[in-house]
Amino acid sequence: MLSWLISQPEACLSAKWAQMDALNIPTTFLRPEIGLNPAHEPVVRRDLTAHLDRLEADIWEEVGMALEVVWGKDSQSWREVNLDHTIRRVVARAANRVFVGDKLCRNDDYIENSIRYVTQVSAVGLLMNLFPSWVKRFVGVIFTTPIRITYSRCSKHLIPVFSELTSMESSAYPCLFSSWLVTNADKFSLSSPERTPDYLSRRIMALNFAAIHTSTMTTCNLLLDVFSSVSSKSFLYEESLDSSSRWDKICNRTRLNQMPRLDSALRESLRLWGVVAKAMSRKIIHPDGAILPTGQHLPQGVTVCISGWGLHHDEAIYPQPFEFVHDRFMRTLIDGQEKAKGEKGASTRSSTATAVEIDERFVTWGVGKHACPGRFFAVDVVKIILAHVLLEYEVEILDRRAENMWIEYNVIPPHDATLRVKRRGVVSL
Ligand code: HEM
Repeated sequence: MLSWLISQPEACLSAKWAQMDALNIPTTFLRPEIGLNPAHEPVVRRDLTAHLDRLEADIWEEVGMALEVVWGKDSQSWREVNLDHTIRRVVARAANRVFVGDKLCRNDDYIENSIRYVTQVSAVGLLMNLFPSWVKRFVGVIFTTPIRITYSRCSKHLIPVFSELTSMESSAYPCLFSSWLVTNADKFSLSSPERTPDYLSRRIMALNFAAIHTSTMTTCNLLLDVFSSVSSKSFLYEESLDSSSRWDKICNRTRLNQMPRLDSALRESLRLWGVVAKAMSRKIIHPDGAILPTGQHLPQGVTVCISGWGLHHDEAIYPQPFEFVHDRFMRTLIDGQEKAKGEKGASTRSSTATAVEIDERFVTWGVGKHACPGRFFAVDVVKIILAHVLLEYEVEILDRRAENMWIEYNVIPPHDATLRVKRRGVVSL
């Protein structure tokens, strides 16, 4: 079924329309063009990924500063921190350091409203699905009022950034997402309104939407998994200490690539929880409908998907499928280089794929041409957060891992999950 889904052209089975429908994006993003003409996507796919090596140091710095704010600097006493609330702010700051720069990503009003915007778009998008199509048009106007208010609070900060960037002859910021959006405007044949600071600001909000929820949930899941087990915590702490003694305060691609334990733990947490239990949603848009590999005919308008949850918990593929096996995907490094793949390790070792790698047995990022283009960035942000936490904070081991919640087809870490943390007396970065 998965191979068949991947092979279908967009004109028959549309990923875009499945995404648009799931959260009523043409309405909730306030301007349909942002979803219909997603000019920010090639910028993620090409510019963001190509510049990651240079951005790693900025993300490292921002995560360190943001954690100090939300988890504190007190090395004398323990404090209980709400995971979702605090990590969401760290993720939002790290992502916006790359999207809009160091000044705005540290502006509390902008960050709080960006987080609010993302929450409102998801909530309103899901709520609207309770209504038939013809009613949606009317309720949409009412339900999107809070989103409009929140967007205007964000745009108050974003529009001046784009006004400055669009007035420049050439970019003074070669390593900033908002600057790439402006310089790429010609390539994507954007209409005049779409080149205005207002529309460009809306694209940043679309990126916040793609990045904040997903990366927050992924980090919370990983932290809950790691700090529910003494052996997982020591396994990763050893590697982080070793890495920091070799790299000191420098963070780049090579440093992150040389942390196979961290990479394996992240892939394992993504396998175990993912973010959505149904994967590869595609809407049948061809007027003749589609014929499934089973021979069944489905009409136009139906959305098909596969069960990511079922695949990731199939014992034949992943032994002990409901366990967090931190080294399940471990690669072996010799002198910092990856050893040839194919080497068999423990019986639970299913493959040596890295956290960003896509294959037909691991669908967290989707598979095929619509696979998440932001995954390279997302994986680095999550890894950098865990590395900072391990090196800078003592974290009390949890008695048991908090249960995730099912909301529709999403399986998410509980909003009230907490950790008890204390800043390390001597911080080794
Ligand atoms: C852990 C974090 C993330 C997860 C789990 C995730 C997951 C996904 C999934 C499952 C898809 C749909 C793939 C498909 O239908 O085949 C997707 C699409 C997408 N993601 Fe992510 N994502 C994450 C972070 C990000 C970030 C940080 C960005 C941007 C910087 C981003 C940008 C996008 C875009 C633009 C698409 C649409 C691609 C297309 O339709 O061609 N994502 N993501």
